[in-house]
Amino acid sequence: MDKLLIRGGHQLRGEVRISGAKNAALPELCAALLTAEPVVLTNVPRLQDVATMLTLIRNMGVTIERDGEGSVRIDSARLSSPEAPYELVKTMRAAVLALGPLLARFGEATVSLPGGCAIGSRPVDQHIKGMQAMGAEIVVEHGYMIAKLPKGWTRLKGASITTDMVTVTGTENFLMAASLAEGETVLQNAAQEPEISDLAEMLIAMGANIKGHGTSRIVIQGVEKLSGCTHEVVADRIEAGTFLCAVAAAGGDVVLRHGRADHLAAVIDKLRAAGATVTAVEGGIRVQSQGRLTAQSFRTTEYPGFPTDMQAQFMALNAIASGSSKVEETIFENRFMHVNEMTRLGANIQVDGRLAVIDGVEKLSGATVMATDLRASASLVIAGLVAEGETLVDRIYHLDRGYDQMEAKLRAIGADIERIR
Ligand SMILES: CC(=O)N[C@H]1[C@@H](OP(=O)(O)OP(=O)(O)OC[C@H]2O[C@@H](n3ccc(=O)[nH]c3=O)[C@H](O)[C@@H]2O)O[C@H](CO)[C@@H](O)[C@@H]1O
Ligand SMILES: C=C(OP(=O)(O)O)C(=O)O
Repeated sequence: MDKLLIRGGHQLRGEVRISGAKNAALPELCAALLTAEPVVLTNVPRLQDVATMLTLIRNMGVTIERDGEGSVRIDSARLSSPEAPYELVKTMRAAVLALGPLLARFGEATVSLPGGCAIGSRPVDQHIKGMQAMGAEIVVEHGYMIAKLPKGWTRLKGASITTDMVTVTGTENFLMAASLAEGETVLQNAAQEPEISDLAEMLIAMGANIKGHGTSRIVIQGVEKLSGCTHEVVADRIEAGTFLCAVAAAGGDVVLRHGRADHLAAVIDKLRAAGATVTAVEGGIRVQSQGRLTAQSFRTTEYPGFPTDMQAQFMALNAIASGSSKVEETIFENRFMHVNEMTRLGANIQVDGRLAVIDGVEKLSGATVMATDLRASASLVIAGLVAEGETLVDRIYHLDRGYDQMEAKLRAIGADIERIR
């Protein structure tokens, strides 16, 4: 199992190119299943979840061509097996995004239930309820959602869907399914993340009729057929946010090429309040940081609030900042798995339910720590960059799920970090 060895204490200087967003590329690969015409996605990040998604759709009978430059051509004209098996879904929950497109285009889908994961129970009841509202018949048997259209139906029917909570992949599944449904679908309480808007723009380029994406009310007029398109995956705001926190914590001056400051307002506000200088520059974001920062309290919420996917990374920064801070996690019930590992590095953090209280310490000291989930891994890398001595981050397959060459990018800006195989 690969590990990362980090020798802390180096400032970060130079430029990093931010990759396409994992959380946009995954639904967009599934959106390519909505048409028999070829779809070309550009700026697709090279990371494990994308590889898993490509395996998933290839196993369905889809032809994939990758050019090594971030471009992927997907041809699902001969898709023969509308199934997402447990073996793949268990390693990548986003496989549930196949449900909407398969049902909409083929009238049937068999998709494994994802089950819980390290950060929480993460049910998919809202996905099921939404598809049922559009007429799908769904039974859950042997760990699978087996979905089909009622007898005599050729398409899903538009519906009014109000989810009990804001769900990102739920909204994406409904957007894709509704694009090919008969009539109008109205999504209330829809997620507003930039990845939703990016998916909607792709669907519109395929011929879908969507209005209101980027707001909590999205209206979709279904069309009979979608066509192929070429679409560039939006920049990964969480990768950019991770590098912002890394530079702010370690000190230095870095430009994040392709980074979108407009997608990171909540994180950037906190970084500025902490004492870092963050500026939107032509084609990217510049971050400068010197000396000890001031700890910042925050609470995770849906976009445009502070993202849960940035909570662990900002906590690493708070751990060595001056003062104490409170971090409340409102999205996932178990997303503090990094705390015990940071404590091994010398951080002073107390957790009570969904609240963590962090007393900033002057320094962390390197140790062996274990990654427990994707963003926890990133937070331990940031902690390792500022810790004295050597930090060994174990189980980085979690990190590889969602970051495109993180250690190479960090090394290029001056970090002392290497992968141990
Ligand atoms: C591939 C992808 O885009 N993943 C992101 C997506 O995950 P994902 O789409 O899985 O997360 P959701 O937005 O659906 O989850 C939000 C909350 O709703 C709950 N819920 C959700 C659906 C459902 O049917 N029932 C239910 O109870 C979840 O357990 C969670 O507590 O949004 C999360 C919240 O921003 C991010 O952390 C993930 O990085
Ligand atoms: C939780 C995340 O991803 P996923 O929904 O794929 O588990 C994440 O990207 O931080």
